[in-house]
Amino acid sequence: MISAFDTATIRQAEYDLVAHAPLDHVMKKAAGAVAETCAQLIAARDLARAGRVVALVGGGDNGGDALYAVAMLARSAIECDAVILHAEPHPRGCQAAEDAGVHLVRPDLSRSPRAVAQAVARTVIGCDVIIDGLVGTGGRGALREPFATVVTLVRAGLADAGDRLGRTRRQSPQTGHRPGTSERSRRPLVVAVDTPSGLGGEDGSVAGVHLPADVTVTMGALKPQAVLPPASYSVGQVRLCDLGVTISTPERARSLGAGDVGCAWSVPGPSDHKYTRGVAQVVAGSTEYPFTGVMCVEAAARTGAGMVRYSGPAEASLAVLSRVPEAVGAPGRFQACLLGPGLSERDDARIEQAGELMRTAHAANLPMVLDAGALRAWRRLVSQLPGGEIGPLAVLTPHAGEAAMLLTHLGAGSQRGGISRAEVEAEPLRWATRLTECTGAIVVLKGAATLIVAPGEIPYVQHQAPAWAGTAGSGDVLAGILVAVAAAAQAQSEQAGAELTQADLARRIAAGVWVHGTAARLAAGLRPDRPAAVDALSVQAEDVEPIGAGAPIIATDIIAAVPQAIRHALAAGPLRYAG
Ligand SMILES: NC(=O)C1=CN([C@@H]2O[C@H](COP(=O)(O)OP(=O)(O)OC[C@H]3O[C@@H](n4cnc5c(N)ncnc54)[C@H](O)[C@@H]3O)[C@@H](O)[C@H]2O)[C@@H](O)CC1
Ligand SMILES: Nc1ncnc2c1ncn2[C@@H]1O[C@H](COP(=O)(O)OP(=O)(O)O)[C@@H](O)[C@H]1O
Repeated sequence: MISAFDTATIRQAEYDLVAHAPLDHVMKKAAGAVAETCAQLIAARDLARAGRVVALVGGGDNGGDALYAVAMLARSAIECDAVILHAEPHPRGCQAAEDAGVHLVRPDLSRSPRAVAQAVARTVIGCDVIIDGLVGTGGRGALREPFATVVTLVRAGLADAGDRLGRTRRQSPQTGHRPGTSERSRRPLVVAVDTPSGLGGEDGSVAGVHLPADVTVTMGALKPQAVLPPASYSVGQVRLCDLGVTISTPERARSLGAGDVGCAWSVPGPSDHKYTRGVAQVVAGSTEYPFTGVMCVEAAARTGAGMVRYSGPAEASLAVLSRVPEAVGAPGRFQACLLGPGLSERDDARIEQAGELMRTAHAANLPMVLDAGALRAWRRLVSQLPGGEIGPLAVLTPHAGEAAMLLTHLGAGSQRGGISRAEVEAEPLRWATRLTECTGAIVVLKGAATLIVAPGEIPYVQHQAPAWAGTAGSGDVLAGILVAVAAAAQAQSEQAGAELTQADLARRIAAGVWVHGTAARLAAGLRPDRPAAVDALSVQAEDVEPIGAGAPIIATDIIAAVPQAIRHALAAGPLRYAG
C-alpha cells in the first residue's frame, strides 16, 4: 500500500524531527538521497565523461537540499553548477557547495524574468541532470517570477531536446542503427527535490506553470501530489527518502499494490462452488451497441465469477453466447449486477429491464455497478427506487465527461450552467468526492489515474493502466471485472453470514481497478508492476518508464491478460492454507 499524507502534516512531523537533530543533519540526509539518485541516473547514461548536473536553487530549505546535493556530487567528481535564483539562498548549503567546487551561477535578479530565465537556460544546456530545488513544500500558490518564466523556458528547452532526439531516432531505420540507452536518454533528466516546483495543492490540482520531473525524491512521506491526479502525472518516478518521521493522522489518499490486491482477492477453496464464488448479472448492449455485452461478460468470467448471467437484445445474446458459451441467458439469483454498458436511452425495453434488476438488487441490498447508459438514464432508473436513493453498495463508473454530466444533473456545481468535463479533469478528487456525497454511492472516476471514492472513506487512487488502455471498450472490460469482484465480495459475505460493508466493497473495487490496469500493462508488453518503487532509492535509471512505453492494445487484449494479472497479485499476496 502506498499512502500519501497532507503536506502540512508531513511538515509538522519533519519539524519535530529536525528540532531534535544536529544542525542540517536531516537536510543532509535528504540531499544524500537526491545526490544518490542523480549519480545513478548519470551512471546509467554510460558516458565517456564524468557527467554534469545543474541545480536550480530557490530561497528555502528546498534550495538547501539542492545545494547540499550538488556539494556531494561535486566531491565525487561530477561537474556541478548551482544557479542561485533567490537573494538569500540557504547560507550553509551555499558554503558547502562552494567548498566542494560547485560553480555558483548568480544571475542578476534585478533584471527581467526573461533575462534571468535565459541565463538559466544557457547554464542548463548540455547537462545530464537538472535538480529542481526552486520550491518544495513551502510553496504557496502559483509560481511567482522569476520562477514561472525560468520553468517555462526550461520546459521549452527540454521539449526541444526531446524533438531533436525524436528526429535522430526517426533517421535510425535508414542507417539500421538502433539507439542505445545512453543515446535515448540524452535529454537532461529532471530530478525534483521533494516535489516538482509549482505542484503544491493538497488535492492534486495544479495552479499555474510547474516543472515536470522524471524522478521525484520525496522526503519523509508521500505528499498528495505524488499520487493524486492531475499533479501525479508530473512527478515521474517517485522515490521516498525515509527520514524516520512518524505520522499518526489518516492518509489523504492510498494506492493498492500487488500484495494488497492479493490479500483482498477472493480465492475459491475446496468447499466452494459456482454459487459461493459469486453470480454476476450483466445488462449491457442495445440495438445501437449490440456487442458491448460480449466484453463485459467475458471480462467478468475471466475475473473469476462463478457464473455470469446475461440479458440483452437477441442479436447481442447470440454474440455473447458464441464468444462465451459459459454465460447463462436464463434469469435467476445473482450476487451483483452490472447495468449500463452500451445501453441506449432510446432502448426502452432494455432500460425497463435494467430498472427491474436495479429494484431487485436494491431490495436485497446487493452491489450494483452502474456504467455508461445507466448513468445517462440516472433519473429514470433511480427515481424508481424507494426514497430515490441508490444505496451504499452502488458503484458508479463514470469517466470525466459522464461525471460532469451527472454532477450537472444532480445540481452539484455552484455555478449555473453546470460542471464541464475540463473542470472534472482539473480537480478529479474534488468532483469524485462531490459525486459520492450527492449519491451516497462508491464512485470510480476513470482516467489515467482512477479514483475510487466512498463517503467518509480515504480515497484510493490507482495508476497502473498505461495510456494504451484508453481505447474503445476498455471501460466495458473494467465494468465486467468490477461486477465479478462485487459478486465475489457479496458471496463471501453471505457465506460468512455478515453484511458487505461499503468500505470493504470500495477496497475490493480498487483491487478490481488494479487488475484492469495491470492486465492492460501486460497486454501492452509492460512489466506488471509500474516502476514506482517508492520505498527504494536503488531503482535503476532504466526503470524510469518513458511515456509511450509498450504497444497499442485493444480492449479484448486486456480481457485475455486478466488471469495473468490476478496470478501476479496472488503470488504477491499471502499464502493461504486450509483452516
Ligand atoms: N522541514 C524540514 O524539516 C525539512 C525540509 N526539507 C526540505 O525543505 C523544503 C521545505 O523548505 P521551506 O519550508 O524552506 O520551503 P521551500 O523551500 O519549499 O519554499 C520556501 C521558499 O519558496 C518561496 N516561495 C513560496 N511560494 C512560492 C511561489 N509560489 N513562487 C515562488 N516562490 C515561492 C518562499 O518565498 C521561500 O523562499 C522541503 O520541500 C524539503 O525539500 C528537507 O531538507 C527535510 C527536512
Ligand atoms: N490516458 C490513459 N491512461 C490510462 N488509462 C486510461 C487512459 N485513458 C483512459 N483510460 C482507461 O480506459 C478506460 C476507458 O473507459 P471508457 O472511457 O468508459 O471507455 P469505453 O466506454 O470505450 O469502454 C478506463 O478504465 C480508463 O481509466
